[in-house]
Parts: sequence; C-alpha cells; structure tokens
Amino acid sequence: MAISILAAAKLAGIAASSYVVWTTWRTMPEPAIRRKVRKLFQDGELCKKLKGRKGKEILKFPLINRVSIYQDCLQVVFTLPDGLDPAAVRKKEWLFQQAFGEHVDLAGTAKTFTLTAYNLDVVQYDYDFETIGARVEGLRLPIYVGRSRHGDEFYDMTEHPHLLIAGETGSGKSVALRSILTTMLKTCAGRLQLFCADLKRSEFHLFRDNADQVMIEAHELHKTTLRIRKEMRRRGDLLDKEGLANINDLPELQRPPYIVLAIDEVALLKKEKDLMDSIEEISAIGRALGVFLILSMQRPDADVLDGKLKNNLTVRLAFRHSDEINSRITIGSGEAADIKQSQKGRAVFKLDGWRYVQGPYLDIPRAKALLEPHKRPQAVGEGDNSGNSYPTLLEAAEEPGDDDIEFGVLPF
Ligand SMILES: Nc1ncnc2c1ncn2[C@@H]1O[C@H](COP(=O)(O)OP(=O)(O)OP(=O)(O)O)[C@@H](O)[C@H]1O
Repeated sequence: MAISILAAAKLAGIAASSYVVWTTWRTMPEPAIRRKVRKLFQDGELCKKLKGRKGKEILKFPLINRVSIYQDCLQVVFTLPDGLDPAAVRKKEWLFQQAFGEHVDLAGTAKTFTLTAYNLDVVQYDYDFETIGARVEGLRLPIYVGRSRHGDEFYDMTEHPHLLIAGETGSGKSVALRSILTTMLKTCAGRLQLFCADLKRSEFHLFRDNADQVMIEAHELHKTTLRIRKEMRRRGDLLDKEGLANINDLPELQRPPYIVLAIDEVALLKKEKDLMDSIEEISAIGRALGVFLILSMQRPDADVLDGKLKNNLTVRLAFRHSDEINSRITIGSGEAADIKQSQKGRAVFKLDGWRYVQGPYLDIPRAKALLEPHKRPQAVGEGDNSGNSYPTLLEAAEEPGDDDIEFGVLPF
C-alpha cells in the first residue's frame, strides 16, 4: 500500500520525500505536533537565555498558541519571548522545512509567527477560461493572477487600482500580461476601454483587434495620456455635478466605461518626462474616475519610476529577480530573488501581504482564439452596442476644449 501511495505521489509530480513528511505529520495528533515544534525550538536554540536565582541559566522558548490541521496544510502559531531576535527564527526556517517538508511559509514580524506547512507546491498549469471566468464572475474589473497554495488568486481592480509587474527577462511578465488582459477583455465587454502601449513591439499586436488602441511609439502614447487626462477632468466634473465620489456610484447607463492603460517595458519611456508626469497623474487620481494602470518592466528603480508613481502602484506582481537588492526595489523584501530560473511564470503577488503564485500559461495562438469572438466590430473608438450613452474616450477627445492647445504642441 505504502509503495502505491508513493508511486501515485510521484506520478502526480510531488517530490516523494516531501510527500512522506507530509503524510507522516498529517496523521499525528495535535500534542505530538506541539512536542515536535518545541523540539525544533530547542534544536535551533530559539530561546531567550535568562539568569535565574543563584545565577542558574533559564531558557525561555517561544509559546505555541495554536496548532491547526487542515485538509491541505498545517498551521502553528507561536509567540516569541521578549528579547528573542525575530531574525534568528527566520534564519532557522530550514529546520522547519526538514521537519515538515520543503513547502513551508514562515510569516511574522516582531513577536507572533505563523508557520504554515503545505502538502503541495504550486505547479505550472494552462490557462483555461471556463474555470477562470467562473472564478472572477461578478467582479467589475477582474485581475486573475494565478494560483497560490491557498487556491486561485484574483481581485477587483476597481478596489485595488494600478498594478506593477516586474521581473528579469524571460521570467514570465509578457505571458502574465497576456492572460490578465485576455481575462479582462473576455469578461468586461461593453464596460472596458483598453489602451496598450508596447514600445518593444513584441506583445500587444495580439490585442490590435480587441483593444481600443495599441501604441508602439512614445508620441502616440503621449497623445493618449493627454486624452485620458482630459477625460478624467470630464469625469471629475460629472461626479461634482452629481455629488458623488466614485463613478461606480453612477446609474449603470450613465456610468463611463473603465479605462485601462497597459504599458509594457516602461523603462523605454524614462526620458519622456511629460509623458511620465501624465502617467503619474493618472496613478494619483484615476481610481475614483475609473482609470487604471498596468505597468510592466524589468526593474522599477528610481531611474524609471519616480517614487510618487511607484507608491501609487499598490499591487505588485514580482517575477524572478536576479538578487535580493532588486527584489527589494519591487516588493520591499527579498522573496522574488528566491524564485528559480526554471520556475517560469512564478511570482510574488503582493496585496494585503504576499504569497507565491504561479500564473497560468497562455500562448499567443490560444489567446488569439479566445479573443476572436470579442473583436471590436468597428474602427477605433466608435463605441459599443451596450446601450450606455456615455461617449467613448476618443469621441470625447474630438470635442473642442482647452487641451487642444496641448495637443497642438505634440511632436507628430
Ligand atoms: N506562466 C507560465 N507557465 C509556463 N511557462 C511560462 C509561463 N510564463 C512564461 N513562461 C515561459 O517563459 C518564457 C518567457 O516568458 P515571457 O516572455 O513572459 O518573459 P518576459 O518576462 O516577458 O521576458 P522579457 O522581459 O524578455 O520580455 C515563455 O516563452 C514561456 O516559455
């Protein structure tokens, strides 16, 4: 019997050693797990040394508050005694891995830590719209990120605006953008205007028939950001007039479509000061007005992204980074440097804490096939047939206004 379980584990792609460790402690009663964790504290000398009466040394170990055994993981919550350096606990993560298998997370800051041991790692998988579409149903502007050990990871961009995607070359950024935008286009027909800028000219040609505009030159993008700024003013006026704070509060038929501006390889724009200023303005005030950014680049250092803009990109997806310093630039900590080169599509997803995710794999031919039924029927900006009376961004830009002066000075 034991042999066939191991064989099944191997067939399922699970490292056999990890599986054995998992099955061993899955069947252990809670007191035995407590004893085992206490033993690890002793072996790792994770304790505060105190002087007792008559100079006798007393060792104070962390206190185990809770042990929970779930279907897919084991959790142990413990509190450090005052004076024990939390870094010492983090350094000994390997001890917990040896005991509970390699898929261990140790989360905590100063005093209370949660050790979570999972039975499985996240594995690569293919994009499947049937499943993903069902998961994100009901979200206004869904971003489907991938799978973590907790299950599918997705969120509503109207609640968490502006996404920053970063990672070294070949780590999975373009595939992630492809799958994120495909999901959006398939689920938000009639309430999304998508603008894509791809100065590398490598990825967004795919969306040419689906997005409202695909730009490959900085000056085209500049013109579009000026239009978006003008549109934001128009939306601001509308909200003022209606006494509302967010376009989501408008009645559905009056509600402007969400605008998403996705830019691949932002580093190529670093010398375009005016353009970057426009992007920063969108990041600062876009949320309530329904205007959102997805920016992708290899390294979001100060050279490329001004601090204010970076702070407004509140959600982060960090694929493999070459070292801890680079990882810190993107997510403020080193975990993206622990992703191996072979782990394509693996990233640190940072939103209300962080976790590792595996993005779904979607190649260009399949993305094309998925997008085929969603091609825009008309030329750029000629509206949709959703019954919504709000003018499209490009129609609105045709109205005379004070920005026409700005448009005139652009280098076309
Ligand atoms: N989610 C994934 N699952 C499996 N394989 C993936 C995944 N994402 C990327 N890959 C593999 O990695 C390769 C490189 O991915 P991708 O082109 O997205 O990298 P990138 O970060 O955009 O690189 P660059 O910055 O050079 O454009 C893909 O061609 C694919 O083979």
